Amino acid sequence: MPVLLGVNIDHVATLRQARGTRYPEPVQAALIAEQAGADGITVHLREDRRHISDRDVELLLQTAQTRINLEMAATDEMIGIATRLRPPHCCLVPERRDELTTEGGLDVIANEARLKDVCAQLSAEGIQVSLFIDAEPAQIEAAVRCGAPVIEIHTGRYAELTDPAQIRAELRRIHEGLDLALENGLIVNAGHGLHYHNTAPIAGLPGINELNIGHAIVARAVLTGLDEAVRAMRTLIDQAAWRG
Ligand SMILES: CC(=O)[C@@H](O)[C@H](O)COP(=O)(O)O
Ligand SMILES: NCC(=O)COP(=O)(O)O
Repeated sequence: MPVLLGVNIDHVATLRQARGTRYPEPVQAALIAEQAGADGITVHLREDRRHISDRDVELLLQTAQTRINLEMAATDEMIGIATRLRPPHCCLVPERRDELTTEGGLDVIANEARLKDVCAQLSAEGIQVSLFIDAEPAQIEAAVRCGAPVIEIHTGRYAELTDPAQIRAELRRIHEGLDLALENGLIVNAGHGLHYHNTAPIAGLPGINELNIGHAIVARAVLTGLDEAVRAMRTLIDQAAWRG
């Protein structure tokens, strides 16, 4: 089975928000990603709206050719937005306002009653719910009890490690978590911090359904697109320049 690729376009919006411009447009980025082979588009609507906005989510839902995976905290505000917009997929993630990026998986055990309720509410709207969790057996078992059909295994710790033995150990832990989740009938995605040098071992784990990757793809696009972007500006200036 091919592993699906969800392209996270948060950081296209980060670039836009850095200047308050109308570009780059996440909708355009989504269409390019889809044409290049993305199976889905992932966006994280953060409570502080630091990158993706409500307007982006609405437009993406109207324009995406594939499917939108909305990442969000399990807050009343976000649940209101999700039940109104009804994205096909919704991934519940932990969120701290002052974090640079997501720092770990949800503590499903500590928030089981609430998450069970949220899973039921979103599922009733026809949304496929996923819980973003670490590859911890107890968290996986709690996710099963919550009734979420999907989990996304947090690969952030794996991505941060530099020692080969520790990387192998973390990969083993993710593999064991994946197996446990599959035995329990879950669909298993993975993501966070994956890039061009660390994705292959995760993509090679048998049974992984989808990888969600964003920062590394957008970062690479900035560099691979730079040559064309400079040439276009060079041409524009040369054509406009006054020749006395
Ligand atoms: C939940 C997760 O792993 C990330 O996709 C998350 O969306 C990262 O948030 P930022 O894009 O704001 O770094
Ligand atoms: N859920 C992970 C995701 O969407 C992308 O994370 P990253 O590649 O931007 O770290």
